[in-house]
Amino acid sequence: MTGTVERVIVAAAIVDGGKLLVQQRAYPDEAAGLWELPGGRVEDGETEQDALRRECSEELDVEVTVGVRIGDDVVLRGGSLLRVYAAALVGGGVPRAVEHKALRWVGADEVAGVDWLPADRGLVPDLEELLA
Ligand SMILES: Nc1nc2c([nH]c(=O)n2[C@H]2C[C@H](O)[C@@H](COP(=O)(O)OP(=O)(O)OP(=O)(O)O)O2)c(=O)[nH]1
Repeated sequence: MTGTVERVIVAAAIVDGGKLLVQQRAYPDEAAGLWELPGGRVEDGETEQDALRRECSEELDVEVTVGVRIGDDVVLRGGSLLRVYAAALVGGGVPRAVEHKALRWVGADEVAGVDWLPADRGLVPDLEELLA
């Protein structure tokens, strides 16, 4: 053990009506226009579930419940870990793109065709399975 603390980026696979919510990044330049799952860094003192609920509130203006882990952790450039959880909308909320360029709901047959951030591409089979 080196004692290194990995930063965890949590992301939500929000499924509603059999479709997955994906969002299009507006920044930075190299990621702008590419698609990702809602989420972000886990802050000090937060659980991963807390972080997902906070990020979905900030980015989408909705409340979510957090479910099971999806797929394996993906190591990002810089050593952070991307960790995905299934999630569901609660309270009849309708997501809106607060910080992103666009939102889109995709079906199982559309997941592979999304112009994902590089790290997310390996998660496609797991996301397809979640939607199946
Ligand atoms: N949210 C999210 N981030 C992802 C995904 N795939 C992926 O490589 N990332 C990367 C992009 C960023 O380098 C990092 C998360 O950045 P972020 O901008 O969403 O998180 P944040 O709000 O906590 O960060 P910050 O801009 O406030 O520093 O993880 C994904 O599917 N969802």
